[in-house]
Amino acid sequence: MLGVGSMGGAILTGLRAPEVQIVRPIAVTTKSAASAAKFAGAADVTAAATDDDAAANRRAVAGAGLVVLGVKPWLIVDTAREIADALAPGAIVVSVAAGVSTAAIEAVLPAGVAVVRAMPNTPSHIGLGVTGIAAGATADDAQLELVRRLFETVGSVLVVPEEQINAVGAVSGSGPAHVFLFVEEMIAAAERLGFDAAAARELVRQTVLGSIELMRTTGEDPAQLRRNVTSPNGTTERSVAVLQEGAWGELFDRAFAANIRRSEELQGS
Ligand SMILES: NC(=O)C1=CN([C@@H]2O[C@H](COP(=O)(O)OP(=O)(O)OC[C@H]3O[C@@H](n4cnc5c(N)ncnc54)[C@H](OP(=O)(O)O)[C@@H]3O)[C@@H](O)[C@H]2O)C=CC1
Ligand SMILES: O=C(O)[C@@H]1CCC=N1
Repeated sequence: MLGVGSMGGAILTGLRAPEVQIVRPIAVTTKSAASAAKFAGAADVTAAATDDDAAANRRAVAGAGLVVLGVKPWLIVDTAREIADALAPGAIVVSVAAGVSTAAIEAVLPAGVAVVRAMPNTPSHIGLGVTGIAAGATADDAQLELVRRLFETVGSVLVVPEEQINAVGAVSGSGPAHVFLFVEEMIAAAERLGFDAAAARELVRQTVLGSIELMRTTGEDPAQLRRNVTSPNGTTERSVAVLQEGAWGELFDRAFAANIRRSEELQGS
């Protein structure tokens, strides 16, 4: 795994779970020695920093069957180019970067290396991620299946055509940020009603956690769960009506469109 920050690190945490059966140790690289030092003494991970060793990425991928590129989008193609001739024949290179096409990565890698694009999210950290994966031109079904199994160790997986991966990024890749923004705004509004910070946080956090757990355990449609709270001519009806005046549908359409546009810009950069 080249780059184990917020996203790569979340996947790595999931992979390090004792019940996950993989060949260990997992070779990881970071830029700084400080980030690599976090793995000092680990039996299941070997870490090296490119600041210390310019060949760290090339060494990490030597002999690897599966290489995950977890660096920022603008570093992906250069990193792929850097490791190109150190990759084992038949290696699978998985990029989790927003916006970077499999074709752009394939263009700098030798023939015989398969490329898969993945769009995970940070709940992978606790095994509750969701990842969209899309095969590049040369990845066959068995290779895509292996990548599916990799991401299934940290959550659920959806195979999509590559044209849809930017949309996966908007919906679920960035999704946790949208959910956390909603929670932040609800806490701030509770504070404006007069609750102190601790009380506002407890009321909102427990409401959000409880609601999500209710959705998970009952398997009910969220619209039905909403109706269960909304007594006819009661209080919820009034607050829901005000929220709906905010045209959330159109707001989400615009937010997702802006997200996808940024993926497209990253593609061009
Ligand atoms: N954050 C998210 O929720 C999601 C992110 N992504 C994608 O994941 C990728 C990484 O994003 P994110 O994790 O947020 O970024 P971070 O900045 O948190 O992590 C980047 C990682 O890359 C390392 N790094 C930087 N340069 C190199 C290099 N040349 N060789 C090896 N490692 C290097 C950094 O090391 P150091 O710590 O030393 O700087 C760090 O470990 C992006 O492409 C993004 O589009 C996809 C889905 C969701
Ligand atoms: O914000 C970003 O660009 C990355 C991709 C999806 C989530 N985080």
